[in-house]
Amino acid sequence: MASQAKLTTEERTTALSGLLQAGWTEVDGRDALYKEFRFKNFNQAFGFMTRVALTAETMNHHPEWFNVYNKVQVTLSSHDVGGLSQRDVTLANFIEKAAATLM
Ligand SMILES: C[C@H](O)[C@H](O)[C@H]1CNC2=NC(N)=NC(=O)C2=N1
Repeated sequence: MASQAKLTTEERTTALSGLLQAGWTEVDGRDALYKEFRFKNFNQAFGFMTRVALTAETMNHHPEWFNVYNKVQVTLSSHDVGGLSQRDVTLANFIEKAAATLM
């Protein structure tokens, strides 16, 4: 299935341009995407994480993340292919929408 494969160079350029504009960065030394989100308080941050968690579970594609109070640091990578796949792009775009409703 195409969504399971690692992104090709051309696919990366297309898929990542919008996400890099939105503040996602490519992780040094690892094929992964990263972004830090700041919310008003823990309630907002956890609300965000809850929305993302429910979608991640339906996708069977889960973020690596770290939360302290209003801060949520998110790293996305497809462990099964050892790098970025379309699933990370899809999840990152959902995460952007989820964050936008709360910030
Ligand atoms: C068994 C299960 O399908 C796998 O472990 C899934 C779960 N969530 C996952 N999430 C991510 N980010 N990468 C994976 O390869 C992955 N694999």
